Amino acid sequence: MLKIAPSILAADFSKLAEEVKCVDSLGADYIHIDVMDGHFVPNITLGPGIVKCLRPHTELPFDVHLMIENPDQYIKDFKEAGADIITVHVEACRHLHRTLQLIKQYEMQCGVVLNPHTPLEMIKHVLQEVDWILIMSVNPGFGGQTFIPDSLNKIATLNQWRQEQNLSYVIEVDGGVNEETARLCEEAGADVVVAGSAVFNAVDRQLAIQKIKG
Ligand SMILES: O=C(CO)[C@@H](O)[C@H](O)COP(=O)(O)O
Ligand SMILES: [Fe+2]
Repeated sequence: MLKIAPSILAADFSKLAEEVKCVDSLGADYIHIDVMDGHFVPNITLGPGIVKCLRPHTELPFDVHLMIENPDQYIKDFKEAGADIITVHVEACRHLHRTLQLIKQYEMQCGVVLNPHTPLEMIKHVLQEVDWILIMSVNPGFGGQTFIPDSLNKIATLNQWRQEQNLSYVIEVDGGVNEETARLCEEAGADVVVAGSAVFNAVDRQLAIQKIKG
């Protein structure tokens, strides 16, 4: 069964704590938090201050997806705010290996994210270092976009590499995930899917979560 990380980007920002508690009670496995800086992506969302305010409202792990330039500068702040997992974009890191080590030094799980146009070869040398690999199945910056099918090839290759090399990274997929695309991700070898609009905009959120998990 897939695990699900509802993205609070699609939640009602005027009542974020209730939104987090809602998906927690309905079967979410993680809370996915999209951090955007208006530079790496053309949108601005939230920072460590809001993460810290949400921390007392759930015991679910916070999966913090940093879509920001110079992520090293903020790793400590997100740790102090209560992050459990931090994923950084390979496209935003000048010294990816160093950034991953920094996340681990702060005793969080570390992950690397690839945009849809970025080849898997870019992360071949950090496969042993990462706890998570996040495959973007839309271009980052906004919720509610359509799943890019080519992402499935990347998931399948990562799954194959994981088996061949006896590695244990979690394969996560983000963008345009709904009941149908979740099944394709699962078949390709994904472990966790992020879902924003498919959960928070659903009439029946519990059913949406159940169906996405499979
Ligand atoms: O990181 C991002 C977008 O950049 C995602 O986490 C979105 O928030 C997913 O939203 P949906 O595509 O599920 O609506
Ligand atoms: Fe995300």
